[in-house]
Amino acid sequence: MRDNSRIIRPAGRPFNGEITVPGDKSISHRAVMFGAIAKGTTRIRNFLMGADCLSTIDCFRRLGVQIDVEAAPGQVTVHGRGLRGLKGQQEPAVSIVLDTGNSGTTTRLVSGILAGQDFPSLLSGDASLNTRPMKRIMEPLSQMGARIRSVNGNGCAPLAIEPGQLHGIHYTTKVASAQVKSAILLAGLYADSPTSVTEPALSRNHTELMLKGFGADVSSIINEDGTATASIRPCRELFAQDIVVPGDISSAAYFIAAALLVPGSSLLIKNVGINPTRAGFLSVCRDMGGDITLLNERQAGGEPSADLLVKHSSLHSVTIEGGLIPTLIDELPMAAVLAAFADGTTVIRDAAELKVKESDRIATVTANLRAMGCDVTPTDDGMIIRGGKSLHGAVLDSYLDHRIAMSFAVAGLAAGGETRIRNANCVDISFPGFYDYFN
Ligand SMILES: O=C(O)C1=C[C@@H](OP(=O)(O)O)[C@@H](O)[C@H](O)C1
Ligand SMILES: C=C(OP(=O)(O)O)C(=O)O
Repeated sequence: MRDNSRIIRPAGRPFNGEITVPGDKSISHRAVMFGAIAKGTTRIRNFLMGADCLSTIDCFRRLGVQIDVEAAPGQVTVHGRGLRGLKGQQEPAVSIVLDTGNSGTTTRLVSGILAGQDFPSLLSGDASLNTRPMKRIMEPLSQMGARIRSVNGNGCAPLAIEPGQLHGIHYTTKVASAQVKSAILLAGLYADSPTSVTEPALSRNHTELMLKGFGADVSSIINEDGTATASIRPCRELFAQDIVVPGDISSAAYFIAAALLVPGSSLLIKNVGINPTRAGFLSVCRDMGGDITLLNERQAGGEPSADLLVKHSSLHSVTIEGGLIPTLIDELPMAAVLAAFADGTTVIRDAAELKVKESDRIATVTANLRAMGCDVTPTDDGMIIRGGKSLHGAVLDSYLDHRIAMSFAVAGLAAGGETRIRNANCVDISFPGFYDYFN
């Protein structure tokens, strides 16, 4: 079997200079999805060619959409088929089978779209994806009139979706999840009356921003009690857009952390998306004492971006909780590693969602931090990290979770001795070429 381990050695020199990181995963997924169901040709620049986004392209190609991956890096052209132009199997009773790979975003958002089609479909992913909870979308979509069922009756994919007449609902979600919100809003495009979703705190709002650009009648408000409501009206058509995808702040997080941890570093990370619903990692790093300056702030398609100048800093502990959690949910493994190197005790709470990602990230972060000598206690909704002790290199596993592999590659830079990360290639899910950047 091919050795899929990576050895990480302590950084011998500072992280200096200028880099760009690949395009934002969430925005890349949405650009293809909305382009596919819009009228006209959507041109995407700086698309993320990560495995998850390629799963989205693959699904829509199977649904009859021509999608050209151009020779110029990151350029993708989507020849939209209109809101009601997706194609199922020729035999109307036979389901079209879509492979969503490792991608929760693909599975949940595409389910919202498929609920509104007049053909049956079956969505299934890899072993990890097929253990992730799907009741959270099945329940609201069913309330809207969708006929969606977990084939194995365990609330997970494979999901079978039959044609159904959709109507608008108001739905209150238990967790702040952009995937759940987006699945409902996308189904709402096909409903016969308006749909709205209230979530306990605002989750990433790329769907709302981009759908507006495509011509949908969508609005959102923050309520007085801190909950957030997004609403959408049924739609006759969406219209193609040109989308420029900003760099992914979730990918930038590894290099922000590396520059903060490695003495003497001064790193400029150019063109990073800083949408406030995604930028919690920046505020947490700054609260820890991290020296991060935003330069050249600008907007494209409603999405703000900036260049980030990050300098080595001595870090101290923080508490990460509440409404901040959805704004850095994917960066929490990296934040936990930073906390291990920071003075004092960091508490992460209100983050039970970590348990239902590509791995149980409370368990996998705890296991790897402990292997490196960190004193960490997992809790039901987060962890308590007693930082400030020097960590040592160790043999770690990614648990086939890209975020775990990358977070602990950074840990390996700042620890003493050699770190081996097993199953390291899973970084391709969101950051192809990640290790080349390190080298
Ligand atoms: O909508 C999205 O693009 C995403 C939403 C988040 O998931 P949840 O909606 O489950 O929180 C995040 O973890 C995932 O990486 C991408
Ligand atoms: C949770 C993630 O993605 P998804 O839910 O799309 O699989 C992630 O990228 O960290």
